[in-house]
Amino acid sequence: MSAVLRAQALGKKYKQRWALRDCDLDIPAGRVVGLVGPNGAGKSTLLNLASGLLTPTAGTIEVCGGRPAAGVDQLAKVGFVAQDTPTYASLSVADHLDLGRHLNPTWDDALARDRIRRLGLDPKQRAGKLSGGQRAQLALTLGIAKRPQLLILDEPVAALDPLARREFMQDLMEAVAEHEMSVVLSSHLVSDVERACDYVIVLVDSRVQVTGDIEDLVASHHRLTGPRRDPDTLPTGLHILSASHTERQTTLLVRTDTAVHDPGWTVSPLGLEDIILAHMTRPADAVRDSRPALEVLR
Ligand SMILES: Nc1ncnc2c1ncn2[C@@H]1O[C@H](COP(=O)(O)OP(=O)(O)OP(=O)(O)O)[C@@H](O)[C@H]1O
Repeated sequence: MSAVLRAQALGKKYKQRWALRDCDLDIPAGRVVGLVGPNGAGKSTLLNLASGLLTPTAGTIEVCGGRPAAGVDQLAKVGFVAQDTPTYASLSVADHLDLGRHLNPTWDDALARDRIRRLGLDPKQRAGKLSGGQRAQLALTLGIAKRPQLLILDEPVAALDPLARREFMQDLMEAVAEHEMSVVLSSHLVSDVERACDYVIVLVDSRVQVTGDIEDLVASHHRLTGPRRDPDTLPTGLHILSASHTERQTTLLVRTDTAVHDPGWTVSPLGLEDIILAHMTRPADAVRDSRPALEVLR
């Protein structure tokens, strides 16, 4: 399947500081991709590069087969909802839909109006008078009704209460299923990523720590516990993300593409949250020295 987002040695520098560097990605179409990482990791920078709001300092990025924002056709392929869910404060909800219809050649007016009705938003209400969560829903409606090939959402649920967050993610998944759309969304909430996404990118300190199919990541990461072993007698062939020891016991979080047969270890599965946290806390040096981007091999 063709890539919906492809980056090669992509980097963005603000003055002397790299916000994103050495970023290689090849994301297949049709995925819902969760982009996670701590504050300041470079998530918005990557999403702004993908939407064409920023231009790279180094490397290249391609979305839906073209350079981001390069012309009308390319703009129509990508929907972008920025972190602060921008809307026009003095325009009404209905004005936003009219604007969407005029600006987007593939606009789905029935979808937009139906969604606004279901959300209970008053079409006459000005966006400036909506709550933060309602504004986020309006912005998502505009993004979905554009019927893009790729919808990019920068922390879309940050302003929503837990129930609205769940509904929002549910709506998003329905839209993906109905309209064959790819989605890249950033979030601090691993539970939302776990529920809605099938692919993940973990960014830490301006670098991609790990990327791949969530199913593959879960299948290839394990917790091993066994009698205490010295660090230099740890098994070879495993990629050790972390090792902790008590007087009697050693616990390893590992990634491996093959089964662990050593009867000295008790092997237990790791959830996505544990995997993400293990990669987030890996020292940056370990990432640079590891094999390419730790991409999960299929
Ligand atoms: N316009 C800018 N000028 C200078 N530095 C910037 C600018 N935008 C971002 N940065 C810096 O680039 C780095 C990455 O920022 P970015 O906003 O991409 O992170 P993020 O992962 O989206 O963070 P958060 O989760 O807090 O939204 C940070 O160190 C930030 O201070």
